[in-house]
Amino acid sequence: MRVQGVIVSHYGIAVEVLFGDGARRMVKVKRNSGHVVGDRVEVTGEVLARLPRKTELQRRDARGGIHLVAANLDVLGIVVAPSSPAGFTDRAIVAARAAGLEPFLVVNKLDLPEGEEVAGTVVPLYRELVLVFALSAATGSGLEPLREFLRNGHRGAFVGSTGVGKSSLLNALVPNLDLKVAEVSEHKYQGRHTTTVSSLHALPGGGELVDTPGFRDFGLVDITCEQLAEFFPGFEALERQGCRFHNCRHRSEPGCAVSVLAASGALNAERYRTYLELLDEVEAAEEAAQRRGWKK
Ligand SMILES: Nc1nc2c(ncn2[C@@H]2O[C@H](COP(=O)(O)OP(=O)(O)OP(=O)(O)O)[C@@H](O)[C@H]2O)c(=O)[nH]1
Ligand SMILES: [Zn+2]
Repeated sequence: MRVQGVIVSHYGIAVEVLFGDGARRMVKVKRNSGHVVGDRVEVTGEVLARLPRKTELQRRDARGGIHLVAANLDVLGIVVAPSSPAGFTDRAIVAARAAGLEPFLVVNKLDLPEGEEVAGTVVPLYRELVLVFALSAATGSGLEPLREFLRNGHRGAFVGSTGVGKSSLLNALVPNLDLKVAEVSEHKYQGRHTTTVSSLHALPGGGELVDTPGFRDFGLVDITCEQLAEFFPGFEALERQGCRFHNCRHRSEPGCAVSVLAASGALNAERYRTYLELLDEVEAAEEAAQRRGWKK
């Protein structure tokens, strides 16, 4: 008999499938079988057939390898805190949009004075572009609007640099989760090999969150310069005002509307710098892909 379900946990050599009637079962898979949490599957005995994906969320590791993080998410929460590196949010917004996910921003650690300071600069910069939630995972203040948003049937994950509070946030949102936080999590990367487990958790009242150990950053995977300009936060309106050349890359081309705005200060200078960095990266990746193509 064939039954449809969703992969809710991945243990490397087995996955846990949740079926429509609420039943759960472990099914063996080959290592690197390509299944990820969020995949819809059709189970026949011990055989898994994966159904087509709506979205794929990928990350790039330190060596440049690409890994699938989760399938069929529709939103991505970008978590920032006082320690967040410059440019992180803009890069994450582009990556989320390119993958077909709606990005939203979580400004965490609002209970700290430095947290409030970060919120003071970040919130005005993003609130017209994406949904922004300023909160404290530690005290729980400001969590309700985020719960309310997720409750509307969204399935998401959090990304953020180390220490911004992704695990703390999941613990605050998912009852009985008990993810390890901070000091303890350091040990995961020392000594013996531990299998990383990602899981999909249903939230009380609606919505789902995936916890994705090690998901801190992504390289921009396979996007074009045109997509970069289309998805880059703050360029949405600028693009329509029109540059002289339709294929303008908004670097220093004559008649570029974006570089004029950047020079006048109407476009945030740090954000424009981030765009130029990403543009260099995307161009380098395109050239590398082209060279590989010629060799074939
Ligand atoms: N003051 C304050 N501290 C917080 C808050 N959220 C998390 N922290 C602390 O920040 C530190 C890092 O939190 P984690 O939840 O482990 O951060 P993470 O993003 O999961 O970190 P990695 O696992 O390294 O990627 C811990 O000491 C937390 O207790 C908050 O809202 N306020
Ligand atoms: Zn331009």
